[in-house]
Amino acid sequence: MYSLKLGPKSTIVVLTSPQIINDLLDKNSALTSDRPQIHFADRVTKGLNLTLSHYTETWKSLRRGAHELLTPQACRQHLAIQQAEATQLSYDLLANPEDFASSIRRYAISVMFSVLYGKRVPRFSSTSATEFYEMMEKWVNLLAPGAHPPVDMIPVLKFVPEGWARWKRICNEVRRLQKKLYFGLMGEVEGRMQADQENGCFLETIIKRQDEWGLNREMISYLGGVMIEGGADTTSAFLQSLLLLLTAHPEVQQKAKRELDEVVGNERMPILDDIERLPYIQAIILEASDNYYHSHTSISANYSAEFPPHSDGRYSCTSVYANAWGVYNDPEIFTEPEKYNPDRFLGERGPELIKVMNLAFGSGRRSCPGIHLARNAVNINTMNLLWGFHFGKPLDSNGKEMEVDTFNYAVGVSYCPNPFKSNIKPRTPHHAELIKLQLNSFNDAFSQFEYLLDDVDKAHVKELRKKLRHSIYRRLVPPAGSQSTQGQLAKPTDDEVAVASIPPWVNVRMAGSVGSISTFLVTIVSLMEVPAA
Ligand code: HEM
Repeated sequence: MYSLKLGPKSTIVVLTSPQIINDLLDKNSALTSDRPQIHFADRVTKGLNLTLSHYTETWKSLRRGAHELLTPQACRQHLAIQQAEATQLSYDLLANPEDFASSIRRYAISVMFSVLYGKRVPRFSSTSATEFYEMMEKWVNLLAPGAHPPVDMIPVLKFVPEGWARWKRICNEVRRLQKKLYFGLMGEVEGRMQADQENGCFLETIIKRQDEWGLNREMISYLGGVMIEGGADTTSAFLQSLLLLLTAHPEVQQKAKRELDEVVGNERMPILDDIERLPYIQAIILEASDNYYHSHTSISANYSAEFPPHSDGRYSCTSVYANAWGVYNDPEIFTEPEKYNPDRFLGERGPELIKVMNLAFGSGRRSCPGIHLARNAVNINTMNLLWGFHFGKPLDSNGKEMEVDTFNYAVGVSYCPNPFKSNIKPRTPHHAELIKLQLNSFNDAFSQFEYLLDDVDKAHVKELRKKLRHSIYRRLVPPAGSQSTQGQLAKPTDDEVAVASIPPWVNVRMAGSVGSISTFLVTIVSLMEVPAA
């Protein structure tokens, strides 16, 4: 723990010890949950951005709503769409392996839109996603350190007329874009509620319980918006980091696949509850969160605080930084911190290290309210990706494997690897087929979130499903004269089709006891719309 004095009025305290972070930011969070003044953020959001706003009564109301609706129990309600979208991601990796970064980003934003607004994003270029990313680019640039005059340090700059202050015009533009997007999405939810088309999304509940939490319309629309900001790029950056690490470490993949084969087997895709019995996969995830911080020079969280109190009862104004990067690079905590080594979490010191990893989601009252949703997403996808795919090193023009740089990250608000290549292949054709069968079984789960899609998205979804059914049909019923589908695949057994047809949140044992003939028939019926091959 050390401090920097910036002139007579301002002190920065940097914490690089898990114990001290816990003492000051968790146990004393009533004193350390404020945020420093960010003039641009206040100008754009009028104090309604949960992440950036001060520790006010408004912040508390917003936080209460977010917190209550994202408990582990509440998040289970969103599991069906999370699983469905995760299967869609696996399918997208089968169909367009080179485009994995866009597929992951689409996945992450679609889950956020579905959970928050009850409307999915079936294409990376869907209008809602495009509008969101356009707004985010301007928003992030506005907040980037050094991009605009330091109004917080020289408050008199606030009085510069708009014609001379470009940043004021940018603030107005970002505010306009945020209001258009966030109010627009909220209006859609209200419209759907009036049309009796509720699907249990976050905003429906917030709207119904707004009086209880003291929220007005503007607060609700911003709450939804801030949750997408907080959840979309973080989840996507984590998954891209994971893929980068897996590509660099085939030995880790091999060990993970052995564990998955023992616990899950090859006749169904993983379900969320499997994670409890997969300690090595859990360790891979923890170690990927750890590496997530290795790659950055910045410190992760920032708390403006009236802390510590002077002995005479006055408070000094202090910014407190929880230096997660420093913690994760401390060789006394993490031996050889630069190495990607999931086994460190399985040794004697594992439980102690696992506790430290909670820092990846922030500290105290400012910690991530989306942690349970995020963990579900990360768990499901890590299992799926390792179960279904091999991530090989990219090949050069001579077919020789090239190394990937696991420390090559973009510097920005969201810590994401710079574009990299991975040679993505399904583990076997059988795994690929099970992914398709499972995706086909999710049509109902998806359709609840497709009510408000525009015509282009609807057409895309229809085409994709047709292609999928066609591909499954060709496997079940090989073209006349061919040895089997593509000459390689054996006809699936009833059990294979049955298990794969059952939505994966259904307990596996239940799946086994459901009559395989009836589920096989369900699959066949769902394929009946397939046009003649
Ligand atoms: C792997 C995924 C995620 C990671 C690594 C992550 C990480 C974090 C961290 C470190 C913070 C604290 C930031 C700070 O102190 O400045 C935070 C805050 C936040 N996160 Fe997450 N997050 C993830 C997913 C999500 C999801 C899915 C949601 C929404 C459902 C979400 C919503 C938020 C919000 C609104 C805040 C601000 C909280 C406040 O200041 O009161 N995050 N997140």
